[in-house]
Amino acid sequence: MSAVPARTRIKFCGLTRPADVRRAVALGVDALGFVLWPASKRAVDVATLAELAAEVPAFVTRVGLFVDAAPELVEQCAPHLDLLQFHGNESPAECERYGRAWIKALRMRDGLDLHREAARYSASSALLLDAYRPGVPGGTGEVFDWSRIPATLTKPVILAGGLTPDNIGRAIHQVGPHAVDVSGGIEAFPGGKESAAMAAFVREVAIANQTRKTTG
Ligand SMILES: O=C(O)c1ccccc1N[C@@H]1O[C@H](COP(=O)(O)O)[C@@H](O)[C@H]1O
Repeated sequence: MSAVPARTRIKFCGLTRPADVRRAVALGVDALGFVLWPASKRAVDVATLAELAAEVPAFVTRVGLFVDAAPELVEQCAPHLDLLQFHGNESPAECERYGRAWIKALRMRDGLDLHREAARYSASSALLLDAYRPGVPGGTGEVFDWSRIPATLTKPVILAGGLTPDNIGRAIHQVGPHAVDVSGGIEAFPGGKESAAMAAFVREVAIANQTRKTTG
């Protein structure tokens, strides 16, 4: 990353309940993610997405997570979303075809060249970096080696993968990402967030934001 951002932003992902959405908004979370991949334990359908999205006020970003989705599904969901998150093997052209802002999730398999991927997905708003487990597109709850993220990467980085209230401070100090994305680390059960864990995560990010050096 060219400069450390003034503050690392927060995305909570895998929300399925209106009460969790309201709680996240009240805590000041920047972005809320909804999983539109039907095989996920956190999946929501279009009707539920509409219900959850209606709880989100202006200036909080509604993110739809897709895994190699049929274009018809993305089109159906798009009116309820501000940002598309592509978490499968979508090509740059497939990400761009909707004319909407989008981010690309990259799973950190061995040998992945992030500079090359950043050039390939140059039209993305950011790259989301997640742990790699063969056969699983994401949401593994696993951490990857953060030292693999080059400091010279010019795309904004959203750090994901196994983040929790316990490790998020270290992650922000080490990586200085544009944003962090958490799902399993604040859950009571898949799709159900735990109120105290949500608050603890937000608190730890605020502490890290105050205590780290910024250059930007
Ligand atoms: O959450 C899911 O079920 C999921 C399914 C398919 C792709 C991505 C998924 N989740 C995303 O994975 C990262 C990391 O999650 P975690 O914090 O390690 O549980 C995050 O962006 C989730 O939203």
